[in-house]
Amino acid sequence: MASAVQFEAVHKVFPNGVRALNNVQLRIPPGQLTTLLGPSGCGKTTLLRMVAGLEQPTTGRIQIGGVDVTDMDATQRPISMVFQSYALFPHLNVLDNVGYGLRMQNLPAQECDHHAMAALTAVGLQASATSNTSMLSGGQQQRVALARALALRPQVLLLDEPLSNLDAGLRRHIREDIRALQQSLGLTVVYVTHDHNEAMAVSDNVVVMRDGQIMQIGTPQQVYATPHCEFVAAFMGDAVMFDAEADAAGTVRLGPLRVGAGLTRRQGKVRLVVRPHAWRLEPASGTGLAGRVLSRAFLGRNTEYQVLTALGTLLVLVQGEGQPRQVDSPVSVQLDTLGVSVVMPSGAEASNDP
Ligand SMILES: Nc1ncnc2c1ncn2[C@@H]1O[C@H](COP(=O)(O)OP(=O)(O)OP(=O)(O)O)[C@@H](O)[C@H]1O
Repeated sequence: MASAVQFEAVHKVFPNGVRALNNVQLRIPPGQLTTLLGPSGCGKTTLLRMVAGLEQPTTGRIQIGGVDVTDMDATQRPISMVFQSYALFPHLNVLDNVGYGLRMQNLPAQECDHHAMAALTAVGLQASATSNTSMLSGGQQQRVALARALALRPQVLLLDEPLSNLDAGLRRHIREDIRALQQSLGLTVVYVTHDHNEAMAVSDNVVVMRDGQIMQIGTPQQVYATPHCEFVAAFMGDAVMFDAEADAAGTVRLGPLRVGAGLTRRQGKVRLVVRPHAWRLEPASGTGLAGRVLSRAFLGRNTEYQVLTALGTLLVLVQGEGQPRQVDSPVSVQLDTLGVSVVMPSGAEASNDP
């Protein structure tokens, strides 16, 4: 299937010498939601703005729907972009804001209103068509901005940190609305965020970026459970990394613990990533890793322990209350395969493999 958006060897160096994108190769599939995820300054917005035609690559080519758009003006591209700031017109009512782009295309007024109303209905704001935009809540304004982008029926919808101006409660709500809309309309969406939880919650595909480079592309499950490198492992959630030893069967030895088999195809020294839920606490015994409970915090869905061991202080997440362990009590720590992975050490090259 043709990619909805394709980057071929794209580099961007700004006039001040900042290298914002470094040899980006990227294929964004149609009909799916792809997030660009990474820390501040990694080049996500520059990449998104390049799809929109708001930035030009220094070298490299960009295609949308199989058409080379590298030299195409922003206004000619089959995309719509929703900005963090919404950028609504305060002097226009909701319907006129949504229909604005259509009127700019010189469509007859009746047709503009028809498409604008359909887009407003899609975001659940049909009853607010004649409202003044400045009277709307932040969440409603974001929906109007979304409807305005949808009304143009773009091949690709670009969202730049769409939740950043909303409070925590609304964020989840709008995030779910965006995902439901994307799925029901089969939209191709490229979504920028620096929040790994948000990326995992909404995406079909996650593109993890660092310093202008793509570090890994995969489903949320892949980038979380089988990160390629330490950076991706740490960026996708709490994890502790250890030097460990792998044998020919792919079993990894960490102190007295064994995990695998088949965990890795590497043999010898490896870097082991352990998520907090991979540890298991058992009564003190001869097997496992000996530890002592330093603290316990009940968090509702989970209980978080800090456990002092010969490998250092471990953060252990137990579902629910589990079998409560008292502070200061001795425990035996075991390791499950789920939540454990083997990565390339820091400094090893980035990988674009899906
Ligand atoms: N117009 C510009 N001129 C010079 N440097 C720029 C320009 N725009 C962005 N940069 C730089 O390019 C790098 C990438 O910026 P970009 O905004 O793409 O990152 P980002 O990952 O979207 O970050 P954030 O999450 O903070 O928005 C940064 O170092 C930034 O300072």
